[in-house]
Amino acid sequence: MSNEKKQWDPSQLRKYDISLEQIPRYDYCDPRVDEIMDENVRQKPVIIQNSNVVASAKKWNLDYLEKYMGNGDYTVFLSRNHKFKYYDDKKVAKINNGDMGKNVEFTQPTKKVDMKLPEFLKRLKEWKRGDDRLYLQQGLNNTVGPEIVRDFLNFDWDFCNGKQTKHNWGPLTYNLLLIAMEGNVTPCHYDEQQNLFAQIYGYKRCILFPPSQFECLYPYPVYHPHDRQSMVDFDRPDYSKFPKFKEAKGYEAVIGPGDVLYIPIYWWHHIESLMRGGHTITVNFWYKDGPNSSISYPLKDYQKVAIMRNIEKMLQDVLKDPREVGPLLRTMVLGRFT
Ligand SMILES: CC1(C)c2ccccc2-c2ccc(C[C@@H](CC(=O)O)C(=O)C(=O)O)cc21
Ligand SMILES: [Zn+2]
Repeated sequence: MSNEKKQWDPSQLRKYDISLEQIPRYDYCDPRVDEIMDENVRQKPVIIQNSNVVASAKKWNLDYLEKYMGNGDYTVFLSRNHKFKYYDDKKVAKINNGDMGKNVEFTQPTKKVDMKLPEFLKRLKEWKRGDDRLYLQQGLNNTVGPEIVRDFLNFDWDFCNGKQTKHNWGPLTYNLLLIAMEGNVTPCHYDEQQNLFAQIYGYKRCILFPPSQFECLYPYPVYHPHDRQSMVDFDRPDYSKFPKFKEAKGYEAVIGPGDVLYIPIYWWHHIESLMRGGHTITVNFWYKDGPNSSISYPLKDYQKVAIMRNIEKMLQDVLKDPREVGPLLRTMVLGRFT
């Protein structure tokens, strides 16, 4: 182990009652990276070290970003606590205009505001306990200044395109620039995209679970604005409502500048910016999944999650009232499919 100063301390990690195994780390040119990422064999998370994927963004500190990000409006989420729970605006709208019947209401856990970068940075610097926490999440698009565009174009696209081709991913859909306050948490959820998660500044602790642990993580119903999020509060798990959460077995890594974490499609991930670690800067690369060359049996766990999602959507469409979906599924299964 190199004797360089340890960049973080275990006391900066939040404490959870979850059994965790370390995610392997390899150099970008190590063949084991592609073996682990191989969709036909394992498709497991791996940390890719010393790649130059976002080397051109090494100089992205807050002063540089303030100087060159331009004066566009950026999407900032505000939260009363350390959790920033994803929610789907379109599903909130459907609930608010009564599509789900009148007995379903939803209170948004975070507020989404547009903010100029200087104001975001000012609030970050002046933040004190009791204030709303902030999380800037902005697609890297043409609203940013020419220097940032140049840095973006200088990402190591050969590396990313190489992974996209080798692992039969679909098109790149998004690059999100993420600037989080120390201690911010993105609670456990999965995305339907392959993700190269490139850490630029500061340290993030990532806890991942495979799609096979669907039963232990209790996702919200698909119609719910928190679709794809786990209902389990990791800070205070309710084991009476979510007994199988005790059996969850996760993978963990703390990533820092220059690390790229591969988050495979449908893999659950909980991401936190280390406490007392200052702000963090990340750029993620989301890719759609590739065309299934040919369906092979047995089906993969993530394909079964996709099937369950489709069944829920279909039942929701025909039953309308979400309260009828559970009873119908219970009637169909209990006592019949032992
Ligand atoms: C929490 C937040 C700001 C948010 C609020 C409302 C709607 C969407 C999102 C959203 C989407 C992605 C991330 C980045 C990352 C988690 C992380 O790095 O914190 C992650 O999950 C991924 O790269 O897949 C973070 C967010
Ligand atoms: Zn995610």
